[in-house]
Amino acid sequence: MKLVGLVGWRGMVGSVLMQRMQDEGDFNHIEPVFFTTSNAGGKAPAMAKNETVLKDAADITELSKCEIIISCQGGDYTSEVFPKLRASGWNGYWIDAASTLRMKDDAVIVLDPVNLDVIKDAMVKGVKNYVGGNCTVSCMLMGLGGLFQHKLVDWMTSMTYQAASGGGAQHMRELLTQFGTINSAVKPLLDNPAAAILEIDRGVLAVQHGMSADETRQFGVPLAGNLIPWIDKDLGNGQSKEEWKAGAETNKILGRGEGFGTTPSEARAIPVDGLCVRIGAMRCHSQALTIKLNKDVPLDEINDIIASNNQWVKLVPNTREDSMHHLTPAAVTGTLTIPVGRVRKMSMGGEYLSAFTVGDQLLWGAAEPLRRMLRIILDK
Ligand SMILES: NC(=O)C1=CN([C@@H]2O[C@H](COP(=O)(O)OP(=O)(O)OC[C@H]3O[C@@H](n4cnc5c(N)ncnc54)[C@H](OP(=O)(O)O)[C@@H]3O)[C@@H](O)[C@H]2O)C=CC1
Ligand SMILES: N[C@@H](CC(=O)OP(=O)(O)O)C(=O)O
Repeated sequence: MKLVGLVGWRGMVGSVLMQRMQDEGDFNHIEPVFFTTSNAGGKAPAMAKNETVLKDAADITELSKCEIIISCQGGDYTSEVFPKLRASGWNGYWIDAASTLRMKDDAVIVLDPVNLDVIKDAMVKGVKNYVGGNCTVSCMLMGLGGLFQHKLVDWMTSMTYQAASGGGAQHMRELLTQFGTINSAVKPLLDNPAAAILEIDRGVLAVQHGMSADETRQFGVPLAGNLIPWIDKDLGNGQSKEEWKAGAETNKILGRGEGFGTTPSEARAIPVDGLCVRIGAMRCHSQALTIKLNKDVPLDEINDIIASNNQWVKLVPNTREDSMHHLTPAAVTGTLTIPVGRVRKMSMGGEYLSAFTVGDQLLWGAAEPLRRMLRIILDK
């Protein structure tokens, strides 16, 4: 059995990955070696077989013994350790959740239900670096992959509603703490049916405006009862880095654009751009999409193309009831289902399509493509 090094296994993304690997029996096919940045010599988790002691995640010699390494430890760890590991002559497979290597020429962004051909082609060419995509991009492509596969997309805009988990575990805790603080401040008024709603509203606003630096340490401003229309770095051109990733990563995943496409039509990158917004959901990213089709395809055909693309996408009928019950973060959290709904032609014309999709950003958005890549390597 192949020695597989696991780094970052106890973090939020890593824990979801460990759970999925257990659910799918992945540990039956590997000899796992657990690494740590904080507790070398400690006890490895229950899935360990022969290597029951945690190894130092900075130890290049120990890492080099693994044929495959999966890291969910984060970008700083990748930047620090990966170059040293490669410089040492290690030629194993590196599978990573962090964005650090995504756009490198010698790395493939993995989302095999959408780009198995790109992955297989890279493996034949000897590529050894496989990186999970940005959560919003991966969830969007799992839902709308059919339209891209049928080469129907001229351009797309994506307006996102991204959950707190995208920032990490501390961000989720901060959101819930803020909700609690706001609730306790106005609870006496809420409990009094005669209290005026505008007085309650004023109370909420006073709490939001009065939140200390400690209470907003992660997000910088209150997220509870609010939203933040900016995610990730400021690129200095009016675009956030999260918005830039939509176009850059979508095209790389699809094997399109300059440097990727092998035919003239594939060499053209499909413009994908939009506006990324943080909202007070826990771990599902949602997005409203406007898709410019390159021809006027009947809606029933479009619905079939979307629904039949993979086993996880679920077309939600464009009704109020279905949308309220099946097209929400609360309905999707903890599942691999990617619902796509609100699909309709827009008033601009038959080539303009509207859609809404939701995905668990810790599953398809982070952990799932990594464990599936591991299985692809093991099965080769
Ligand atoms: N959050 C997200 O939505 C996404 C994240 N990613 C990538 O994955 C990386 C990891 O993200 P995420 O899982 O959120 O990071 P976490 O902060 O949850 O975990 C990262 C590491 O922190 C250490 N750690 C310190 N204290 C604790 C604690 N109390 N509980 C658990 N771990 C702790 C662990 O390392 P050790 O055991 O060595 O001490 C752990 O592996 C990100 O940096 C990003 O690159 C990718 C896609 C989505
Ligand atoms: N940026 C995403 C989470 C994330 O980790 O993205 P990336 O893997 O592209 O850095 C969010 O905040 O919702």
